[in-house]
Formats: sequence, structure tokens, C-alpha cells
Amino acid sequence: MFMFNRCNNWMYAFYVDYGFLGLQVLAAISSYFLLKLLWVQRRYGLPPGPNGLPILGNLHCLGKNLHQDLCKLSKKYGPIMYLRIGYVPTVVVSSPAAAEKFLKTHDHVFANRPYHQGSWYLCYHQRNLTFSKDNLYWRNMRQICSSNLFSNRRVASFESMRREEVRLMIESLKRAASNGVSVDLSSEIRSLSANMSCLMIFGKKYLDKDFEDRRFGDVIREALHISGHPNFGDYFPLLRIFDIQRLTRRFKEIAKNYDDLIEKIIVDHLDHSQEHQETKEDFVDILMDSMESEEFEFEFDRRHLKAVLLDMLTASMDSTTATIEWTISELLRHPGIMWKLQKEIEQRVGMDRFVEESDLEGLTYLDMVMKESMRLHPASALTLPHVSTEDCIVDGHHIEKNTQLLANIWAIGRDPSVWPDPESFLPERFTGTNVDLLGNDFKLIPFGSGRRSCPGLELAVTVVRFIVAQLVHCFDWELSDNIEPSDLDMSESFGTVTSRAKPLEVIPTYRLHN
Ligand code: HEM
Repeated sequence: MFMFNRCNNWMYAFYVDYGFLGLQVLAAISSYFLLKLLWVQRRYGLPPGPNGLPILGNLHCLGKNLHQDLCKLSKKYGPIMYLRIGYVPTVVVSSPAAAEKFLKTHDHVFANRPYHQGSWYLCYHQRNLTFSKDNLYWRNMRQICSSNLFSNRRVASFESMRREEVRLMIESLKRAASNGVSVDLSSEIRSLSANMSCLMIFGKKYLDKDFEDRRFGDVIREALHISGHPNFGDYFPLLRIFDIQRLTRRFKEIAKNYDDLIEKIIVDHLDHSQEHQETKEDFVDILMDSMESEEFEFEFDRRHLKAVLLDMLTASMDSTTATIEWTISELLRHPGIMWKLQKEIEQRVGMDRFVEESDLEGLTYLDMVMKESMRLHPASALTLPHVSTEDCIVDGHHIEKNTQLLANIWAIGRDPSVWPDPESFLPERFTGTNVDLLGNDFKLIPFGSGRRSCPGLELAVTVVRFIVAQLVHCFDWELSDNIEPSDLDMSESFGTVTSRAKPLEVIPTYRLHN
């Protein structure tokens, strides 16, 4: 009451001094600030979403497993949801139909990437493919990578390297099997994947003496870890100068270390270029050839080369590791499915030799197992952030320029309106369907879809199918510590790659005749 009277008196005095127009202006200004204060900031036509707090926006609704929290919110606010993460207006899509509208119908508007502090420092001012803006450079570099690095011919050219590396892992597991000891399968798969990626990209193993002495493994591990770390600087631009998480300093240090190492690798390649052509070409050779040989209408120099090489490494290592780990975990939890898959491979390969990549063609049950595993456990639970280049209307909602878009791949794979019994692992659900992994059917998009979809899909699918087939064919598996299959902990650890929160500890038994 007291407030009301004071307020009325104050308004009366203002009316006497400035008249009715002044009162109207005052009312307009106060309403503006009041609306801002209450965060009823939502312009008419924006998608529904939770109200946010001043400054933080909706950060308080989000925990460490962002994909799960966004999925829960989407159950309340719908498959096209608007929220603000710090200062970043964000639209999250969580159903196949919604994803199709943004990643297909309006793909051209959402093909851009936002500023990303990690990529800014580590990847030569976002000169990588992953976080490059939608510009002439990105379009051409994608084309160069697709035709030179990820073509079927190129993927096949690394087959013997993959065979050799997988055999080394099988040998190591076989030794553990003969001693009857438990192994950390997560770590075995991680090393294998790191070695394969490094051999393909740089022509050296992850732990080569050369690399090890020069702390290459550490630099890559740190780059991977820190680039996936949630960074307030990406959501509160004003905080960047204070560097409260001390990330900027780390970014700069890692960038410097990476630059020293990659320069050495490039110089090595230049010194041995003749030798390399006679042996196997790696990604450094291929991209250097492209850089030197062609007259481009866009900038393509050493900074772009070094940024794209780091990109390839970070994009490939953890994503393939996580996918293999999740698949083996699901097979361990479902011994009947494991048995059925072993029988399919046995029928094709027998028990006297290892699986070859050429055997994979026609292993239809393996295909179904992989799809089902990537439906429930997409390595990228959310797409990387896209950003709109102009205002647009999607499904009747007004989306402003510079709005961030995240597609919740994890939620789409568990959407009960398109997947009956979505939480169960049932590879047979794919029998007789033509749902593939290519991003044509928005029910299943572990590699994204549209212009920003994963260019490494063919390579990734080849690698994960080959390794899963080999592990399943060569060994029977048992969980360590007498854990029952149904009790296996399947907790997730969200990041750029969403992997198992706990390593997979298992006891292998070798099952081939020789
Ligand atoms: C199972 C393994 C993999 C999965 C699940 C996966 C998934 C994805 C996803 C979801 C995206 C983001 C799509 C978007 O933002 O809309 C992406 C982007 C990308 N991936 Fe993969 N990926 C895998 C392996 C690889 C491999 C092996 C490479 C290369 C060696 C690679 C290179 C890239 C690159 C360069 C981009 C950025 C593309 C761009 O922005 O233009 N990925 N991937």
C-alpha cells in the first residue's frame, strides 16, 4: 500500500511536470526494463522454452549431462525449444521432424558456426573445417577433404595399416586371455584408435619415439580434453578478458606446443617427400600437395593446413573409440545378441582366420547392431553448434540472425514417437527398413545431416565395423569382478564426444582355432 501511494505520488508529480506524453514515454521505458528484468524477453513468435534468469539465462537448468537435461526440457517445451545459454540465444531441436526443418529445409541459413574460443586459439583463428565460418574457404576445403582424404579409394588405401594395428591389439588381448586376467578394454581401444588416426594423418604412431620425446601424445590429449571443456568465454563474451577458468592461457600454451610439433612433422615430410611418394601417402602429404599444386581463389596456406590436420585428429580419435566401446558394452549386456553376431561372422569367415575388411560386406546383422548402438549412444550426443546467418521463420517460429542451433541427436534416437520401446537395445528393429547412417532419414543422424554433416562418415563406419567384428570374432567376453551383464554401469560422460563414464573392464577368452 505504502509502495502504491508513493508510486502514485511520484507519477502525479511527473504528470504535472511533463504532461501525458511524458507519462507515456516513462511508462514505455519502465515496461521495457521491467520486461527485461523478468526475462520476459521473448519476442512474439519465438519457440517455447523455459524462462531464464538475468545474465545466466537458462544455465541454471543445465547440468553436466547437457544432452539429457535438454531432452528433459524438450519433453515439457516441445521439439523446437528456445533458451538462452548465458548471452547466447539458442534453439534446440529434439525430434526427427524438427531436425529435418532446420538441417534440410533451412540448412542454408544454419550452416554457419559461431565464434569458438578453443578453435580460435588452437586452430589458427578457426581456420579448421569444424569451426570455420560458412565461406568460400570452408566450402572448398570440405570439397578437397571429401575427394582427397575420405574417398573410397583413399579409405581403402589405409586398409593394410588398419589390419596390422588391429592384429597388434588382438595379440595383446590374446596374451591377457592366456593369463586369464582382466583388461581395460576402453584403454586398448583408445590406443588403437589413436595409433590408427596418427598413422593415417601424420604417418607416425601416437607413441612413436619421435612423437613421445616431443610430448606429442600429451599435446594431443590436452587439446582434445580442453577443446571439449565447457567454456564460459563462449557464452559470456565479457568474461573472456578475465579468463576466470584460466582456459585462454592454456589454449595459448597448447597452441604453441602444437605448432612447434606440427612444424617439425611438416619439415620431416618435406625432407622425405620423395620417399613418401614411393611408400604410403598420409594426410600431411595429400594436403601439402593440394596446397602447393593448385591455384585457389581462396586463402590456403600453412595455417589452414595445420588447423585441418589437428581437426582430423580430434574429430576422429575419440568418436570412433566411444562408438566401439558403447557397442561392445551393449553386446556384453545382451549375450544373445553377441552370440547371434558371432554366428554371423563365423559363417562368413570360419574359425581359422581373422576377419578382413572385405568380409564386412554382407554382414547384415553387424550393420543392424552398429545402427542400434549409434541410435542409443551417438558419439556426438549434440551436433556441434550451428548459427543462423539471417532472420528466418521455421515452422511458424521466428528465429533471429545469430541464433545458435543444437540438434539433440541423442534425444532424436530415443524419441518414442518414432522408435517403439526406445530404451531397449534391439538390432532386429532395423530388419526390412532402409534407415541408414547417411543422414537421409532424420530418425537416425549420428553423423548429423546436411551441409555440416560429418565428412569422415565412410572412414568412421569402416573402422568401427572392422574393430567390432574382430573383437567379437576373436574373443568371448566376461565382465570383471563377477558383474552380471544386466548390472553393467552404462553412465555417460558428456563432452564433444559422449563416452562411457567408467572404463570397460573385461576378461577375454580367445575363441579362434589358431
Ligand atoms: C563414429 C565416429 C564419428 C561420429 C559419430 C561423427 C559425428 C559427427 C557429427 C555429429 C558432426 C557434427 C555435425 C553437425 O554439426 O551438424 C561431425 C562433424 C565432423 N566430423 Fe565427424 N564423426 C565421426 C568420425 C569422424 C572422423 C573419423 C573424421 C575425420 C577423420 C571426422 C571429421 C569430422 C569433421 C571435419 C567435422 C566437421 C564438418 C564441418 O563442420 O564441416 N569425423 N562428426
